[in-house]
Amino acid sequence: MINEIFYSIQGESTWAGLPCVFVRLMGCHLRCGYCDTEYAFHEGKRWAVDDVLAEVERIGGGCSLVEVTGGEPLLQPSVHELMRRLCDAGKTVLVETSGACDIAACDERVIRIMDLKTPGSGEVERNRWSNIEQLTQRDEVKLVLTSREDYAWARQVIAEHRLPERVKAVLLSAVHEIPPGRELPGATGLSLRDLAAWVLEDGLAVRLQTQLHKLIWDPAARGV
Ligand SMILES: C[S@@+](CC[C@H](N)C(=O)[O-])C[C@H]1O[C@@H](n2cnc3c(N)ncnc32)[C@H](O)[C@@H]1O
Ligand SMILES: Nc1nc2[nH]cc(C(=O)O)c2c(=O)[nH]1
Ligand code: SF4
Ligand SMILES: [Mg+2]
Repeated sequence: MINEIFYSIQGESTWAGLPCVFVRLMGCHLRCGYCDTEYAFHEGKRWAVDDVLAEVERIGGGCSLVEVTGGEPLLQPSVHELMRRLCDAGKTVLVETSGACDIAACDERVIRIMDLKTPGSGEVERNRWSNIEQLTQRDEVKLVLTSREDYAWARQVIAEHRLPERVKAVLLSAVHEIPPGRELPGATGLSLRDLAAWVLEDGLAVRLQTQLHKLIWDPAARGV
């Protein structure tokens, strides 16, 4: 089931800034308190893989970068055929995953951007720690932080699993616009400026990132 397919500027990861076609799959079994894509939980329609490939070409023209996201893209078994066919078509394929599903099932050409869920997300128990062993130098790990406590947790996890040695990049992101009235256990909000100061103070081998698309367009906009 597909929620949306769109052509935009990649807003995150080491691929940020590049034109990219996004294929957003429907459904997620997590409920991160800050989730900016709740509309993907239940809205979607069935697409044949051939039709998705044709749509990627139609809207992206010659764009060679494709990201498969969601929702949680790895929940649907047919995502693997889709990603394999995109790789076969010569695309550079990124998958953005919560890390709550087994990432080993992905085609080896697929670049995995795996989010490690922090305590402030409300879904820290869902992290599938065995996925870390599967990561390679082509993959990236991302941590979306909601508070100083999340930062301290992230620093500990990064050191314990030697993440900077394991993957291409460890991305630290500050949560964007916590929706009012939403439960966010232990979270007090976090500014990029504070996060930058802490990273410099501790000399962490990480890459600070923002969501570029939310600077370019309305942060609440869909399909960008
Ligand atoms: C919508 S999720 C889809 C992929 C997958 N479910 C996951 O969580 O990685 C894509 C990315 O957006 C991040 N994200 C969602 N809401 C956010 C927010 N309010 N601020 C910053 N990042 C956010 C998630 O943490 C995740 O890394
Ligand atoms: N422009 C843009 N870049 C993105 N990178 C990761 C996204 C996601 O929702 O997974 C995303 C998104 O939704 N839009
Ligand atoms: S795992 Fe991703 S899509 Fe699911 S609730 Fe969390 S941020 Fe949203
Ligand atoms: Mg997004």
